[in-house]
Amino acid sequence: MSKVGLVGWRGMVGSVLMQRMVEEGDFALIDPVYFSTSNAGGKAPSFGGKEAGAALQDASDIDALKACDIIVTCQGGDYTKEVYPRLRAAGWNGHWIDAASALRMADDAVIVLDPVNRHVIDQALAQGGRNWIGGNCTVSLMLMGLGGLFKHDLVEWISAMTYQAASGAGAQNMRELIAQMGAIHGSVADLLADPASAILDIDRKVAETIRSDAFPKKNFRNTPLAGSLIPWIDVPVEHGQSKEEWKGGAECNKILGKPAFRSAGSIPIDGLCVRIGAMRCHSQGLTIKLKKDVPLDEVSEIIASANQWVKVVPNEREITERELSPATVTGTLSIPVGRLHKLAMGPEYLGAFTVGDQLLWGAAEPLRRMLRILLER
Ligand SMILES: NC(=O)C1=CN([C@@H]2O[C@H](COP(=O)(O)OP(=O)(O)OC[C@H]3O[C@@H](n4cnc5c(N)ncnc54)[C@H](OP(=O)(O)O)[C@@H]3O)[C@@H](O)[C@H]2O)C=CC1
Ligand SMILES: N[C@@H](CC(=O)OP(=O)(O)O)C(=O)O
Repeated sequence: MSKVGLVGWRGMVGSVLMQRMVEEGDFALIDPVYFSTSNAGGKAPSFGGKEAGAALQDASDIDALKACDIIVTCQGGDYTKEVYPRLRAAGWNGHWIDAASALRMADDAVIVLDPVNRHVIDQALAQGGRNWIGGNCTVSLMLMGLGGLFKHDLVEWISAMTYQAASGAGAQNMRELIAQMGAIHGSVADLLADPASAILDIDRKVAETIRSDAFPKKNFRNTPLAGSLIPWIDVPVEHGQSKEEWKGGAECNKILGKPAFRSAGSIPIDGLCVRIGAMRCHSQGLTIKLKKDVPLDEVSEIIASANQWVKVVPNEREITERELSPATVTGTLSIPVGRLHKLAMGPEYLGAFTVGDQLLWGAAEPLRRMLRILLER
């Protein structure tokens, strides 16, 4: 049985991964070794009804890591940058599965999203590939939704306007979003309770609260999110883009096995990434330039048949309100795609909207499935 080292298992992404591994019975197939950066020697957990053979191992102990056939890490990019090169330099030849972005664009790494790029994974496996990195959440969720259009080579370019949840910024940010919602409500609770109160008095108080120094916003770089939005995610890069926007083009093309973003033969993918007050579902409004005019019913069929999780929502008001929303999708593997219609710019221009849980298909699930691919070879 493969000895699988688990690093970052108690973090937000790691906890979702453990939950999914339990649900899918993955622990029956592995001999788990749990690592910690903060509590080496402490009691290891027992997921999937399986006791770990030893106490928590030190996540920076290269000898302990070297004893694993496969390492799955959700610990973060700093950990990867510190430990991964030392581990390879020490001669470790095992499989490294990682949620962090640090190694994504490395030549010897595959960005894994097997319902979309199993062919790229299989080719790398055949060539001795050892590094399997989960993609950016927004990118993976878009490709899970639109994979069919790419498979049929119908996409000339895409503009993605995103509505990204607080969870993408981390657990503390989710807590802060709720605290912000609470602070807003608290500031006007008495006025809300009085049906005769003036809405503009409520609105003024809410605006004062959101703008006040006391509003809890430390984790969002001192910017309010509840009752507002933040049209910038991650650091600035070239071409006026944020890094999150750059990942859309760079990672999508790599996942699909295309030439590098902005080089000949790659697919232009760009847009604006915006943080909004959802908890853990990212949404995207998409403008897709098709290579030709494909009838809408064919487009729907192509999108719906790409994988078992994508679901086309008819472009009708009630069902869209019910099914194409973070509130409905959160905590599930479902990838609804809706609002499908030809745009006024012409018959090759397709409008679409998609929603997905950024901790499931956006982070943990592609890693879990890559582990299964390795275990079932
Ligand atoms: N957040 C996201 O949406 C996504 C994140 N990723 C990547 O995954 C990596 C991890 O992200 P995320 O899971 O959000 O990070 P977390 O901050 O939730 O967890 C990271 C580590 O922090 C330590 N930790 C310290 N205090 C606590 C605590 N109170 N509860 C739990 N863990 C604690 C744990 O390490 P230890 O047990 O060793 O102390 C844990 O493994 C990052 O590289 C990120 O880029 C990828 C896709 C999406
Ligand atoms: N940057 C993403 C979350 C994330 O962790 O992305 P990446 O895995 O590319 O670092 C967001 O803020 O929503």
